[in-house]
Amino acid sequence: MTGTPHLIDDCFLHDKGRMRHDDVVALITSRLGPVVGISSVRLDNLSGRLLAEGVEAPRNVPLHDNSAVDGYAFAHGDYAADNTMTIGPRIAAGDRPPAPLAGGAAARIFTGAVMPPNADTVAMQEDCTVSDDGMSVTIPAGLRPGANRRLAGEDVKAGDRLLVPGQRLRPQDIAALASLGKSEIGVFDKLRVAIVSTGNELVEPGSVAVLNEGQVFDTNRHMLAALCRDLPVATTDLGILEDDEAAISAALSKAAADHNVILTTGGASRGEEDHIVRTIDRLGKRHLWQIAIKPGRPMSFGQIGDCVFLGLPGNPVAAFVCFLLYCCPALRLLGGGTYREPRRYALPAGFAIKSKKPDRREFQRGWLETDDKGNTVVQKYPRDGSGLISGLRSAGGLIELGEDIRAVKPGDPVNYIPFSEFGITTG
Ligand SMILES: Nc1nc2c(c(=O)[nH]1)N[C@H]1C(S)=C(S)[C@@H](COP(=O)(O)OP(=O)(O)OC[C@H]3O[C@@H](n4cnc5c(N)ncnc54)[C@H](O)[C@@H]3O)O[C@H]1N2
Ligand code: MOO
Repeated sequence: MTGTPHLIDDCFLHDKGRMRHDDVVALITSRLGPVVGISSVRLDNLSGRLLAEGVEAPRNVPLHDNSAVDGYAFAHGDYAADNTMTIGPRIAAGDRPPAPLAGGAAARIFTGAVMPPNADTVAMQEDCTVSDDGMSVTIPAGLRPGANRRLAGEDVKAGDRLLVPGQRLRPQDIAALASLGKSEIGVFDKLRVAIVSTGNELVEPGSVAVLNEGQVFDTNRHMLAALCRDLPVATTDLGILEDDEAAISAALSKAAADHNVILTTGGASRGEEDHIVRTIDRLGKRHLWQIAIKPGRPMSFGQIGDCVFLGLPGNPVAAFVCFLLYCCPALRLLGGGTYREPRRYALPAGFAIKSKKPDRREFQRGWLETDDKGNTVVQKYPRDGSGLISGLRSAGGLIELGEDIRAVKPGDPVNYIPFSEFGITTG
């Protein structure tokens, strides 16, 4: 039973009156900073974590000049006319730094072994001929000075600034830390994020064999948890909440007490069954609601005490797109990370849009294709519905159509943002 229908308070609101995408990003990036502590974490648990301290190289890597190949090390100045040299000491990787070579001698050397101080060039063993008595080696002609030698400090010089606070540690950064001899380092603690879906129609996948009419399986909670897995956050699954203001209110205030962030989906717009925004207004503060974008217009931001509230729309595509555009930067900044605007690639459209509403920014689902002339073009998923997970699955990224665009012709440049810009790897 519903009461007399009411006109919503901004039913004539044009997208001009909604906050623009760039302003929302500016607000998030200018206001949010770390809300988590710092702990020292060992190398084997550092992947994907956000660095809390800068790292400078205490010494050169590699520490000494060393050989890049198995072969014979010699001083290029001694390169004999017949290219035959006496075989000197044998130096393997891990051996103590060798003594200088005698004039006209070549050391038998192995990959990674320290070069004798007066040797600067290494001939590969496959190119050399050793005499029958094993006393001398003929080196191929034409080796340039310094061939096959790796210089001390050629990877990293002592004092080089390698890593900066806020940086997300990738496998190659962990390699760099290990190469400096670091076994642990200070990183920001994981942000505690609670995820909840709201809606009477939602059913947990696996809990029933067949859906009743009007029911849908809860997709968003699982999609959001998977999106969070690529971020340095620890998630709590709060399950599905019914459209009941008291239940939503109780669950959100409890979650706010021991989480840094609450992520909800659904109930974000203005139907009388949409309780999320009203609940935030009552429990805390709502800072932003309604953005001039598609999909994702009813995205809301707020806080309950010290807990940040990010309210995503219920339509799965809108929830996914808003997560990338707004939750990713917010979670990263709150967790101690830095923000980088996703890179846009202006490429010709392989599609047409006859008419697009002005004053709002659209984020369509798309992918790159090669046209019959061999040019890379952006293709758009043909249907726009905000419930079509198929569009997200077909896509490799988002097509960004700015507020001023009113139509797109094939060949017009459009901005393409690959999903990898948000940390989602290709399938
Ligand atoms: N009068 C208005 N109606 C709507 C507006 C509006 O501004 N005024 N906005 C529309 C837009 S845009 C969107 S997006 C949706 C978002 O609304 P809600 O956040 O309130 O979402 P719901 O109404 O709860 O659900 C929308 C749609 O998505 C399905 N859904 C919800 N949660 C899940 C989930 N966890 N997994 C899978 N599917 C989910 C739900 O069943 C609905 O079909 O509102 C428009 N309406
Ligand atoms: O955000 Mo809604 O999905 O635009 O329809």
